[in-house]
Amino acid sequence: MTAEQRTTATVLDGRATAAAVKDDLRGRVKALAERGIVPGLGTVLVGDDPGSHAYVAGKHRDCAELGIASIRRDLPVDATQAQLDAAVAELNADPACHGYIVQLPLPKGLDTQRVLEAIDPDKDADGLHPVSLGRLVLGYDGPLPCTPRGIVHLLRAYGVPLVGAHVVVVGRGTTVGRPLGLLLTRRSENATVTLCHTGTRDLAGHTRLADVIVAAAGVPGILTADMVKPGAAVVDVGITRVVGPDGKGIYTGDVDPAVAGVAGYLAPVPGGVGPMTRAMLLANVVERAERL
Ligand SMILES: Nc1nc2c(c(=O)[nH]1)N[C@@H](CN(C=O)c1ccc(C(=O)N[C@@H](CCC(=O)O)C(=O)O)cc1)CN2
Repeated sequence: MTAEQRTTATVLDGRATAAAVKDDLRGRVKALAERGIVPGLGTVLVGDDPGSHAYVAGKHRDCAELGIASIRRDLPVDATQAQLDAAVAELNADPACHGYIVQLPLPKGLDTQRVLEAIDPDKDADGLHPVSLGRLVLGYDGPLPCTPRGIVHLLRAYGVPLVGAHVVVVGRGTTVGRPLGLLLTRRSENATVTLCHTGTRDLAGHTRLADVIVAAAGVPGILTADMVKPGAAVVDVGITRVVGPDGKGIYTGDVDPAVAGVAGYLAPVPGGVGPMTRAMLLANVVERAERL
């Protein structure tokens, strides 16, 4: 491609799209309040990781903005498994809590699988409980993992075709890559998915064939411009915290900035998938309150 043919990708604006989702939810929260129901979102946060603290604070700000009740359980970095189990049991029993999340990753020494399994599947706001993921595999209704749900919503909001499209997902993690593959191959989305990872042989050979690429490997810059078919839609899900030139922490994505010159659409970091993840968490909680 010559320099003249280069375009700048249309930005898939996660902030604007999340704001529209939140506007819709605000009305639904109001309708619930008229029936005497206040949806409640709980968070369990262990330790002092600055990123996790910022994400949890953002979730509680969102709740305040929409009229959702916030229930917050913060535990110290040296919390024991028994203390964490107790916080989870407490939220399972709390009728004011319609759904909650345990912020990941947990500090070393705590058992993530055990904690996720201890969450009442009916209160699984993250859609990461084995029962929720099993429902996704089987195509049953249930809470969907927030980031994959947000990605599909964002692509749809911009009219990016998914039916019959070839989507290459780079990253097989349980929060994003693996469930996204399941979501995109449901009959309603009907995409064809190739699930790659950092060990994939000839990764570029796969990505160059894709109509849509989702980069969720957690490796800054893993997707470069030469790996993208001109006009393809690219979704950056990487959130690696690095130290910026001014010594402050900044987030960097998996997509090299030069990709914007080749792709047709680009969901950037920040401002793409992150705000959608937050909005979908609120949607999962409001939907549970509505079902009740
Ligand atoms: N229990 C969970 N833990 C984690 C999840 C999750 O979905 N459930 N995902 C991530 C963290 N996360 C939500 O918890 C999250 C990450 C990033 C953002 C976000 O909005 N990012 C911004 C950039 C950061 C900023 O400017 O503040 C963006 O991309 O625009 C939201 C949520 C891991 N843990």
